[in-house]
Amino acid sequence: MARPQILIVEDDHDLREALVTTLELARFRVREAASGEKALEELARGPVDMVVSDVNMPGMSGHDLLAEVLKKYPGLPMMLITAYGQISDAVSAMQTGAIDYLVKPFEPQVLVEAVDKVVGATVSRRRSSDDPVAEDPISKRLFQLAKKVAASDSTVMISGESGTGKEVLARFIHQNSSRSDQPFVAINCAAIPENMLEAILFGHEKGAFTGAHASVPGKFEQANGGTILLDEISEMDLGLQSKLLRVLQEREVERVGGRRTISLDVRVLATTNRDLADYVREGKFREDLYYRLSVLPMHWHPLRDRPKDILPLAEHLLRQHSRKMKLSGITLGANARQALENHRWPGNVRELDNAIQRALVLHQGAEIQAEDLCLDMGITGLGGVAAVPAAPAAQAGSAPMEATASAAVCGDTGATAPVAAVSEPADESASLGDEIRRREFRIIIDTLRRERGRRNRAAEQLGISPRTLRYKLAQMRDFGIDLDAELAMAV
Ligand SMILES: Nc1ncnc2c1ncn2[C@@H]1O[C@H](COP(=O)(O)OP(=O)(O)OP(=O)(O)O)[C@@H](O)[C@H]1O
Repeated sequence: MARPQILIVEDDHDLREALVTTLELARFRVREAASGEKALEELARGPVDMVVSDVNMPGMSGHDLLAEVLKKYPGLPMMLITAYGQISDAVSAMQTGAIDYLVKPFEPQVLVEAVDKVVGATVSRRRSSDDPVAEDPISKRLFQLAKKVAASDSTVMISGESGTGKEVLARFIHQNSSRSDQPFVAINCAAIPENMLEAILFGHEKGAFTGAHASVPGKFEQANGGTILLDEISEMDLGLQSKLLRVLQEREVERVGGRRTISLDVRVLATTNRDLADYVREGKFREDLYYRLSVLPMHWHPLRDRPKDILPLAEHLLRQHSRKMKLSGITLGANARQALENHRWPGNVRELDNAIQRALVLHQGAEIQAEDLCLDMGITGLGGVAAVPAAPAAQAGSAPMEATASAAVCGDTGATAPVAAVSEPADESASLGDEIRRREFRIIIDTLRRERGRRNRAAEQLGISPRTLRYKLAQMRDFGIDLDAELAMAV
């Protein structure tokens, strides 16, 4: 298996050289570009496994490049490197599709670990501080089972609501298996346009279709020897399901437009946030594939059903994100802890993760208060829920933000909050993005209410495919919107 290839995008020559050398020493293959524009040229020349890009570059910024990469190369992971003062932007970028971010300056090992976590090339294991949190008896039982499951080579189907931790569990299984030194390759079947998913999974030969300028191995080939995670498998169309079934039965793959068969030794894990048995009954998912994938089914309960996990997870995420944002000594105040325990968590751990990141941007002093978490806002507060706004990052000991800042950036536009005074945008495009997203979400909710929850009809009304609607609804759940509650309200 070829070593993963990383594209470094950095305009500063010395820093670029340092990044390239660091990754080469860690046995990655590296290509480089001095600007966003050059990076796109480089990508057109041939595929890479991951892009690591600076944010602040003359011309095309890292954010602009991210938007292009998401459009042209869906599924290609991209990590941003940001300066301390722009952390809130980087956090927002994570919510629009960046896989991770690093804050300058960082130790070489931090870069290697962050890249390794995504492309899984080296033998370095994740540090124990990154081990999953499991304090509630329900979660403890699940991880005990996962350890046993890891020892076998069976296919595992992990089900659970969006954001419960299905990918975390899948990585845990891989890391505790005999394949842990081999690649772990994850692919989100819902995030890739239908017409590209086959080529991304199975690879393609040069000239297989318009724009196929070079032969590219698929995710199955990249995972050879290791584990592949087929995330949100329910979103795969029936035609591709048949091809996947054949690959699983025959343990070999043929690239699109190719004739050669390539033998595979890949363990397959899959996740779903739907009831796949229902999908089978409705004829949306092949029964034979369902049984082949569900050899060992595992289920993550929603976060609200495992309350003993909430605070340990919050503390864990606080440590993790503080480290990343180079903050120290930030703790959760008593009212924040209470608010975390009382919340319903429709978006599960991902919502908690977002709330903690948001609070780390908004808090004043060393203690996070309940209002910094911006919980309980529903659809009316989407501005703050949708993305961490481009407010200056407040650090313990640094100048406090205005007293009303949290309320304003959380989306509370009530009369008491002088929004204009504090929301004078540091970056107008970011607040425009928030506003557009808030409106989009509101239109989707209104249409679904009018159509009494019938998604196909709503998608038709909205002029988008049912698949795109599903993707947007999943995104809304991740932002903490309780769709059931929203849809239960009368128009
Ligand atoms: N037990 C856990 N310990 C630590 N972090 C966790 C745990 N569970 C979830 N997380 C964090 O919560 C976020 C969501 O987790 P993950 O991506 O695994 O959820 P998911 O169920 O796969 O989501 P989706 O259905 O949207 O794909 C991630 O940032 C992850 O690191």
